Amino acid sequence: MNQKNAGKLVEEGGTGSVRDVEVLILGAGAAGLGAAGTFLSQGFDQFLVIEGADHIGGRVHDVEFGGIRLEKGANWLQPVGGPMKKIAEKADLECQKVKAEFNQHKLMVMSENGEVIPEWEVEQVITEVCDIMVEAGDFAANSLNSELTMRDFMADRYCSDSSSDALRKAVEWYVFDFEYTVPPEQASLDVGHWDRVGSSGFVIDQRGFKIIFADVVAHLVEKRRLLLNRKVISIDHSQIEKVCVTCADGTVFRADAVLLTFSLGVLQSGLVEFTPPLPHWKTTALNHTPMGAFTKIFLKFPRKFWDDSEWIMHVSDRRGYYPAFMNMEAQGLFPIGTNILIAFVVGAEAQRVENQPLDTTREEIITVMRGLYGEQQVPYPTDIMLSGWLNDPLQMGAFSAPLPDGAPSKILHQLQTPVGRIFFGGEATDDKFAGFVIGGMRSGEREAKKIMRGVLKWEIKRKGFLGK
Ligand SMILES: Cc1cc2nc3c(=O)[nH]c(=O)nc-3n(C[C@H](O)[C@H](O)[C@H](O)COP(=O)(O)OP(=O)(O)OC[C@H]3O[C@@H](n4cnc5c(N)ncnc54)[C@H](O)[C@@H]3O)c2cc1C
Repeated sequence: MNQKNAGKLVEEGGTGSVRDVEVLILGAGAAGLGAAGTFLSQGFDQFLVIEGADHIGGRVHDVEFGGIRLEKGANWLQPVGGPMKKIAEKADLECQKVKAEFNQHKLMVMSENGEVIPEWEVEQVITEVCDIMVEAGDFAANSLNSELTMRDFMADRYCSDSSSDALRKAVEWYVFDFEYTVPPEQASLDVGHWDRVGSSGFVIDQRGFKIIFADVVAHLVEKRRLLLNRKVISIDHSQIEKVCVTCADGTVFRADAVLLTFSLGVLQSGLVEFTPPLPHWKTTALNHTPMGAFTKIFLKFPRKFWDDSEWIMHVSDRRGYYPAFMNMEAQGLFPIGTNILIAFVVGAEAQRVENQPLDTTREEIITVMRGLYGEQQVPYPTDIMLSGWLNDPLQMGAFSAPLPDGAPSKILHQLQTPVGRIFFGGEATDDKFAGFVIGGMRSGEREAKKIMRGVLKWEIKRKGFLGK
């Protein structure tokens, strides 16, 4: 992928001008690039992709940290058994195979004062929580419109004499909140199927996860169909046959159809003005689904003082308080000597952490780590970085969270329904894989086909991505 060339396109066309184009794709994330790939595979290239950031990929974005490139957003090939594995193979994406079994190579679980919780005890609780979730999935599939939350269901099934509450909280967080960004009390039973959880690989490719978009980006650059650094501030759909999109630099684009792929967080925050305002049914649908908070905290230490396992879990009475650290020194990931740990927080804890000074976060983590490994053993990190999606005006959150009342098909239908010539894509609008990269890509393909049939009267051919 030649991102330098993509960047050059920004200079061309000037600012403050008016430009006509048949189709505008707003956003160069998985959805926008999925749509662009679909158009190209059908032989249609009269479109332009407009992106507010200085890079493609959206929430698929890698950064340099402590001498290696790490993924700030999506990191796992998900869900297990989904089409993402094939896409990754095609791009020759380097991944570490995720260990399925839970033992101390994978997971070291410790209480706040560093006491190691025996493997058998951890395994017993993991089995209990996982079995209940599988049961919940079956129950939801057989009982339409159940009003039970996942917590109601779990509370009913837990054996009162099994392990400590703190251990159960930590395991629940790891298998549930970590995936969905919300605790079981805020999710309905049909949070999607249990088989969504898990992944078939952890991306370690130093070209970045974004390499899966390399083919389509190369075509866009060659055909000059991509503009970076163009932040959309308003969309005027008052005319019947044209939609006008205005960028912060004053450039106006006029299109026959617009595909909007911005995150729910952006649309819910009113960062883009619509003239006339979007109809009530659309704003209701857009505001219905919460945008989840999921924060990675990258930490580089002067030396490794922790265990060799892939994950280090901290069992605390305070649910969700720095419960999990992923060890970049674990076997099969990066070259030894990076001395990097990634801490994860989600939901309310992620909101708290993203809105406090970074120094406070560093102190909190050091206190947790010193509890686990001892005062003298834990040095201060030499570098710390937050993924920071929550307050990024191009995202305003991590990914769509499950709904407390399930995913009513009416809401999904309303999310996918166009308003005049504005079409809606993005991960949150996918019926099967909302929240994932593949959900974004599928939504772009779906809407591109809709635009070709509806607005362009294009005959859809049975071709694969980019016609290959
Ligand atoms: C921390 C984190 C971890 C994740 N982990 C995984 C994972 O392991 N596996 C997985 O499958 N998924 C994961 N996801 C989710 C996945 O990254 C997303 O579901 C997917 O990438 C969304 O693609 P999209 O195209 O719908 O949205 P985006 O990628 O958000 O694309 C929308 C684009 O629109 C642009 N934009 C927004 N506003 C404007 C504006 N006003 N003007 C111009 N451009 C604008 C944005 O910059 C962005 O490029 C994770 C996400 C995060 C944040």
